[in-house]
Amino acid sequence: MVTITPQDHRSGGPPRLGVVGAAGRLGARVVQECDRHGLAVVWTATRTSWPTRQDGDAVPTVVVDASRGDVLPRTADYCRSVGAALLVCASDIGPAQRRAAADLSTEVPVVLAANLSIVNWLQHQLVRTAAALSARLPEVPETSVLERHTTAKRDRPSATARSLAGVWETAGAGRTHEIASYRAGLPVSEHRFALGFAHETLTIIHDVRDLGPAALGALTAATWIHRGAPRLWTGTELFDEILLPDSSATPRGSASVT
Ligand SMILES: NC(=O)C1=CN([C@@H]2O[C@H](COP(=O)(O)OP(=O)(O)OC[C@H]3O[C@@H](n4cnc5c(N)ncnc54)[C@H](O)[C@@H]3O)[C@@H](O)[C@H]2O)C=CC1
Ligand SMILES: O=C(O)C1=N[C@H](C(=O)O)C[C@H](O)C1
Repeated sequence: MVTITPQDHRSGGPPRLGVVGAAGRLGARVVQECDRHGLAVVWTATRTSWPTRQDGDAVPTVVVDASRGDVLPRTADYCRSVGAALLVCASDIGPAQRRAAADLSTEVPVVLAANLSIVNWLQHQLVRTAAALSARLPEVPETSVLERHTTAKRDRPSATARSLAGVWETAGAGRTHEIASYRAGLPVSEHRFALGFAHETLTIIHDVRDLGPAALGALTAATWIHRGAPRLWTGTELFDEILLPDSSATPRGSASVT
C-alpha cells in the first residue's frame, strides 16, 4: 500500500511552500493543511499583495498556484526567479497558460493538476479501464459527463469533466457524446461519467463535499516534485507515478487535461 501523505521522499530538506491565491477557498485550505502537517508556508500571494523576491529560508522551493488561469504567467516568472517547482491547481487553463507552464518546465518540475483528490485519480483509472475493455463488449457504449459545482465556480465545463472525456478518447474508445454542467448545491463537486448501453447505464460517480482531499493532494504533489527534475506533468501522470511506480500500463504524456 502506498501512503498518500505529504512527506519528503528526497534528500535536501523539507519543502518550503509558496501559495498564490492564499486567501481563496482552495488556497486557504492548502495553507491550513500545511499547518496541520508541519510544512512551512514561507511565501503567500493574494490579489492585492505579491511580496517581492526574498532570500534564504523565505524563498519557497515549490509554489502552489490556487488562484486562476490568467495569473499563471506571473507565477511562472516568480518560480523562474527563485528556482521553485510549480503546482498549478486552476481549472481555467488555456493555450497561453499551457505554453507558460511548458516553458517553465524546461527549468523546474511543473504540474497542471485540475483535480488533486486522489479519489478522483481513482475515477480516472476506472474510466481508463472501462475504455480499455469497451472494445470487447457486444455494443459500444455512448459516453457522457455531467458535472456539478457550486454557483461560485466561474468556468465550465470543469477541467475534470474534460479530463475524464480525454481519458476515454485517448484510450481509443471514441468521443464522449456530451459534457454537461450545472451550478447549484453544496460544496464541492460531482462528476458523473456515464456509459450508456441499449437498455442499461453504468455511471462512475465522484462526489466531493469538502476541499480537504484536494488540499491534501496538493501537499502530496508539492512534496513529491520539490527538488525533482524539470518536467511537465499532468496531475493524473504524477499520481500514476506515485501510486503505480512499477506499472508499464501507465501511459506517459497522454492527452488528459488535468
Ligand atoms: N485542482 C483541484 O483539485 C481544485 C482546483 N480548483 C480550482 O482552483 C481555482 C481556485 O478555486 P477557488 O479557491 O474555489 O476560488 P477562489 O475564488 O475562492 O480563490 C481564488 C483566489 O485567487 C485570488 N487571486 C485572483 N487574482 C490573483 C492574483 N493576481 N494573485 C494572487 N491571487 C489572486 C482571488 O482573490 C481569490 O482569493 C479555480 O480555478 C478552481 O476551479 C478548486 C478546487 C480544487
Ligand atoms: O471547485 C472547483 O472549482 C473545482 N474545480 C476543478 C475542476 O474544474 O475540475 C476540480 C474540482 O472539481 C473542484
